[in-house]
Amino acid sequence: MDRIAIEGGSPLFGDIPVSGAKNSAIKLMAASLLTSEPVRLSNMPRLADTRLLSRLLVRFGCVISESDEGGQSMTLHTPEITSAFAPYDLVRQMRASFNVLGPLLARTGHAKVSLPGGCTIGARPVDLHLKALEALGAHIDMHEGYVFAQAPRGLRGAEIAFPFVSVGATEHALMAAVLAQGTTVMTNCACEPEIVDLAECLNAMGAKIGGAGTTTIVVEGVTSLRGADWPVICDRIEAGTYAAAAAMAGGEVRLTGVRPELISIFLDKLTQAGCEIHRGVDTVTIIRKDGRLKPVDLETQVYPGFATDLQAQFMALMTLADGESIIKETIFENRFMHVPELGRLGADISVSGGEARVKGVAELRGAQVMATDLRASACLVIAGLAARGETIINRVYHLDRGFENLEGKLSACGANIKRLKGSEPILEDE
Ligand SMILES: CC(=O)N[C@H]1[C@@H](OP(=O)(O)OP(=O)(O)OC[C@H]2O[C@@H](n3ccc(=O)[nH]c3=O)[C@H](O)[C@@H]2O)O[C@H](CO)[C@@H](O)[C@@H]1O
Ligand SMILES: C=C(OP(=O)(O)O)C(=O)O
Repeated sequence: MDRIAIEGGSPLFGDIPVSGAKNSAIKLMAASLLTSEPVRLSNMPRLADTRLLSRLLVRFGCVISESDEGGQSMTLHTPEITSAFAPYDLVRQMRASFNVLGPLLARTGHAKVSLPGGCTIGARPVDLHLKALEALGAHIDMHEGYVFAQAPRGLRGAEIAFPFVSVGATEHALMAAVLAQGTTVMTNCACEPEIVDLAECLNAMGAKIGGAGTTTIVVEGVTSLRGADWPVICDRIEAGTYAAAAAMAGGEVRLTGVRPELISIFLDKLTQAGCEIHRGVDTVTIIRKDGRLKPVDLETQVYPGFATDLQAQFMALMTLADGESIIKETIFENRFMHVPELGRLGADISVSGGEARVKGVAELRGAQVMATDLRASACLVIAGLAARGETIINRVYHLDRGFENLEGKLSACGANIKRLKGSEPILEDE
């Protein structure tokens, strides 16, 4: 299994290009099932998650081709759905694979999709997804870990009032509603930029969606969708992660291909922590000069609040702040697994329920740590950049799910980071 080795202490100077968003790309790939025409996605990130979803979509009859001409792109073409079965082996590895259920059902009137199973950051049930599909007229049964969904006469528009905000359920209902007969009104929707990206792509395919990006989305069903050419929105989580890396290591880093307004709250927190931030049209520059960071409290919230997917990265930063910060996680019940790993590097953090108290220390020391989930892995990379000596991060397959060429992007800015392939010997701690 690959590991990442980081020799901490080098400041970062240079440009980091931000890739297309994983959390949009995988939903857009699923949405391509809704049409028999080709959908071309440009600004596609190359990730383990997009590769895995490709394997699943191919099973349904989707033909996929990739190209590097004029940037990375993927064309997905499903003239006919040849199978509407999503097996456990493929769905269990990536939760968002479950979102193929709605498009398969909308296009063919039936689907059998494995439940995605538990995940390390929380229980993550799919009850809201299933209730939304039922409201649209689907008949849902569950046996032996599989969802069997049927709508032989098609889905029909409905009122869907989400009891609480869910990104995945909002996207899932949206994808199912576009081909339903009549109008669907969804309230208490998530407003994440990736949902706007999905809705705009679907509109480019001929859907009639209004209100995406607000809490009420209205969908007028259409009988069919056409193909489209769509650029994947920039990855605001990747952008925030590199901004945090620059703040942690010090130096001056310019993020390119980014929409600064999508990480506004995160950048405000970096400013409070003592960084200098310059927002351009599609760039953000982070400058961190000498001196300790200041402690900053935060609470994760749905968009436009502080993203839960950036909580671990900001916590890494606060481990070196000059004082104590309180970090509250409100979206997932088990998203502090990076805490014991940061402890191995010398951080002083105590957790009580959904609240972590981070007492800044004067320095972190390199050690062996274990990546436990995608964003927790990024937090350990950030901590390793500032730790004295060598940090070895095990289980980096988590990182590969969502960060394209992370070592390359950081080492181009001067970080001393490398991937240890498979069986290279593990270096001893100091
Ligand atoms: C692939 C993708 O886009 N993943 C993102 C998506 O995950 P995901 O779509 O899974 O996140 P949700 O917004 O659905 O989850 C929010 C909360 O609702 C709960 N819940 C959700 C659905 C449901 O049917 N029942 C239920 O109880 C979840 O367990 C969680 O506690 O949004 C999260 C919140 O911004 C991000 O951290 C993830 O990176
Ligand atoms: C939690 C994440 O992804 P997923 O929902 O696919 O597990 C994430 O992107 O941080």
